[in-house]
Amino acid sequence: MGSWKKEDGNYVWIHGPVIVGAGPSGLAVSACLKQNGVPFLILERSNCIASLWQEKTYHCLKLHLPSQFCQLPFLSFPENFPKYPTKHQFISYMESYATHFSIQPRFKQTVERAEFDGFWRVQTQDFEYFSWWLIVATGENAEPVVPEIQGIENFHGPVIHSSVYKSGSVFRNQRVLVVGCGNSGMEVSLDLCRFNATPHMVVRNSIHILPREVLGVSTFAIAMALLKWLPLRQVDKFLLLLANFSLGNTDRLGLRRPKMGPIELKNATGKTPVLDVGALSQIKCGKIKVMEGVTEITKNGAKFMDGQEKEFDSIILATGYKSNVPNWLKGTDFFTKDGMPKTAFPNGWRGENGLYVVGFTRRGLIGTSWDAVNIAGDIADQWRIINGGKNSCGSKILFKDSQEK
Ligand SMILES: Cc1cc2nc3c(=O)[nH]c(=O)nc-3n(C[C@H](O)[C@H](O)[C@H](O)COP(=O)(O)OP(=O)(O)OC[C@H]3O[C@@H](n4cnc5c(N)ncnc54)[C@H](O)[C@@H]3O)c2cc1C
Ligand SMILES: NC(=O)C1=CN([C@@H]2O[C@H](COP(=O)(O)OP(=O)(O)OC[C@H]3O[C@@H](n4cnc5c(N)ncnc54)[C@H](OP(=O)(O)O)[C@@H]3O)[C@@H](O)[C@H]2O)C=CC1
Ligand SMILES: O=C(O)C(=O)Cc1c[nH]c2ccccc12
Repeated sequence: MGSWKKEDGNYVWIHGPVIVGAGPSGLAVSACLKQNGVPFLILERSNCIASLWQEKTYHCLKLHLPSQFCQLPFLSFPENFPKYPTKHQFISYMESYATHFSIQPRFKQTVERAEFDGFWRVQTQDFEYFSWWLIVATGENAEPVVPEIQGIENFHGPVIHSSVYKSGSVFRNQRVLVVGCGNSGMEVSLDLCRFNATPHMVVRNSIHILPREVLGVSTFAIAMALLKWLPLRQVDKFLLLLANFSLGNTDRLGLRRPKMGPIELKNATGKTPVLDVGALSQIKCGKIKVMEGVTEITKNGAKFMDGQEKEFDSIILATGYKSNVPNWLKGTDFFTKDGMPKTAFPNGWRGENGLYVVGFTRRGLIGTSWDAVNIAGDIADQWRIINGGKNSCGSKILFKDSQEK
């Protein structure tokens, strides 16, 4: 951990970077810093590592990309892990990862504000932390998106976001409206079918659905391999050929494909293609009903764009997530108003004045690993220069009289 010095009860100077967030990105960059001999401090709002995975995901979740795309730097998954580890296996891997690299975040520290003021000032509810470097690792999925839908406050039953959905057991035999058809909407709907519920899934827009595998090979792995040799659009064309071959024409099921190809769309907008793990066959057999956009929620159900009205017992909003960076990071124009780096991949990991960003590439965990290696290398170079010179870490400039805690 970064050793730190205390000026008074509330001010703390950190030797090495301050990392905000102890998810996979915060852990990965920490491990890479450790490998480079750079101390650091992680601030995490929750009371555990990987809180998205531990607290905000459903029981049946599995990684949908194969292991080689989800491992963090310098430590592989255990050999007994399957190709698509369960969320429990992934969490246990991250726990071992933190232990292996002796990563000990400061929990229950919510960063409320961070700003560059000659150095980084990072404010939590308890302390203000100072550092030369700030690493943003709060994730692309920091907060649930809860849309305003007309009349939703009048609905008689429970309305929950997919981030609090655990299992279909609570919804047994119910008529459930699932708003949203990304990977969460599809997998929640599929899980509901296992408990004899009747999911009605709202598909208001176009959507790419791809098989998770074709002839036993991961579609994502195929795409990554082809991207080394072919232009993006040709890879997308090939993926769509595979999808048509394997899934048939999905337009007829109410799942219209966007004009832009799946990987191009993901890179341009962040919209992840659905990797099918069984929902499509439930749609084909009519157990998951595809509905057009909702116009209004009523006391007992919902009205739809095509004029239908249906009764429901519960509503699940599988309406996605957003970054929270604009809420707390001030005085920089490095991020868009949606909290994503303005600088295009692969250069979005480094800002100005010692600002770094890990895990915002829209490329999942493999993107996190690339960022983490780059960031740690860059900071390590500066660390060596600073510590090689007379002015070790610079903390003395600020706090000549401070005491080592
Ligand atoms: C249901 C689901 C399944 C997914 N499956 C996959 C998959 O199979 N493969 C894949 O590659 N990607 C997947 N993803 C994408 C996912 O975002 C990444 O896997 C991964 O969790 C990103 O790691 P991260 O550390 O960047 O963000 P997160 O995991 O979100 O971690 C960010 C951390 O920052 C903390 N934090 C946020 N704000 C503050 C603050 N202000 N102060 C202090 N701490 C803060 C949070 O509490 C959290 O612990 C999935 C996402 C979801 C929602
Ligand atoms: N097994 C796995 O690995 C899983 C991975 N994930 C990942 O987690 C991330 C988040 O996924 P997810 O939670 O599905 O979020 P997404 O952002 O991918 O999907 C949100 C969905 O909600 C829809 N939506 C939003 N607002 C409304 C509204 N007002 N009315 C109707 N529909 C609405 C969107 O439609 P529109 O496109 O029209 O805006 C979209 O279909 C993704 O990267 C995903 O891949 C998620 C689950 C499982
Ligand atoms: O699962 C996710 O959320 C991911 O972001 C993983 C991912 C990154 N790029 C993709 C392209 C197609 C399918 C999944 C992903």
